[in-house]
Amino acid sequence: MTTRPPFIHQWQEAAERNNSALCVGLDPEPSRFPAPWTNDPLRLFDFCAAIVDATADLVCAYKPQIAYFAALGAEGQLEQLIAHIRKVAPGVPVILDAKRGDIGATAEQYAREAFVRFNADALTLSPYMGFDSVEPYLRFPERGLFVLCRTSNPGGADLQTLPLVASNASSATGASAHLGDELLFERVARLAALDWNRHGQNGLVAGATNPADIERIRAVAPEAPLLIPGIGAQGGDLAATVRAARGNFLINASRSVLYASNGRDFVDAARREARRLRDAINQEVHAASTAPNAP
Ligand SMILES: O=C(O)c1cc(=O)[nH]c(=O)n1[C@@H]1O[C@H](COP(=O)(O)O)[C@@H](O)[C@H]1O
Repeated sequence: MTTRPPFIHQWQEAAERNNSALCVGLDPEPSRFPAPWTNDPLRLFDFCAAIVDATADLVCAYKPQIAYFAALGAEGQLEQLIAHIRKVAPGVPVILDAKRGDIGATAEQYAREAFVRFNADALTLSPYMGFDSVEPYLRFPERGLFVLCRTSNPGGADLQTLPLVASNASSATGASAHLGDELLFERVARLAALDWNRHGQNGLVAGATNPADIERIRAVAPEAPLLIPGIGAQGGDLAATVRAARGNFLINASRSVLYASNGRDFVDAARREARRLRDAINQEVHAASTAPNAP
């Protein structure tokens, strides 16, 4: 493992240098590659490297999704890609999207995979198994951790928006009591960003498809870094998201940038879309900060 500067510093410096809150997600899907690479699993690296080369001055982070590589037995190409990012965009941090979550002993291995094997600067994690499943990652205090809080997918509401209820054992009726209307994702926000955040390295994942819930997260965790997917292919509302998030966020876009064109011009099209989105985010940040009721 080579020593890396703290994720938070790298992210903030890249954001400032490139005037960007945009994170490009690297989710390579060979069936969507342009000819002659279409359906060729040996081209994951070439495709993603071309995207990185075209966007390195427009982003504050890259987020490779491990499943796209592992499903094809192509973790070697992921290692190659991270090495390439280090070379052509040395100040841009890599967030490995793996959404890990398991008992402590297994989590230790996942932490080694992310931070030693792949030498990622940050990782996405599931909070579902509780503190001891997150603790092994805290042993890498300079790396960032983004804990799933309110996810962007439709099924995110199946569990995450449930109100927490305490069973009141002392009650003669055995009735349950609501815990002040706290929702499950708000408890996750509080635990991950405050109670579990021993070294100040924890952030939260909050989807742009639910800006009202981002506002609720901010009420609990006003300072936490937010990784926000859901803009672009998933149809999230950029203006409402930026207003709700109130700074200290990265907005991820994967498919809308990677596959802006499926022709020979895919590199130019990806660059155009990344620049358009970076500028649109900046415009919304400006509009939010100059709105009459801005904080
Ligand atoms: O953790 C994530 O990155 C993530 C969380 C979430 O709630 N929703 C979500 O879409 N993601 C990831 O963000 C990316 C979104 O991709 P696009 O919809 O193509 O921009 C994918 O890699 C997802 O796995």
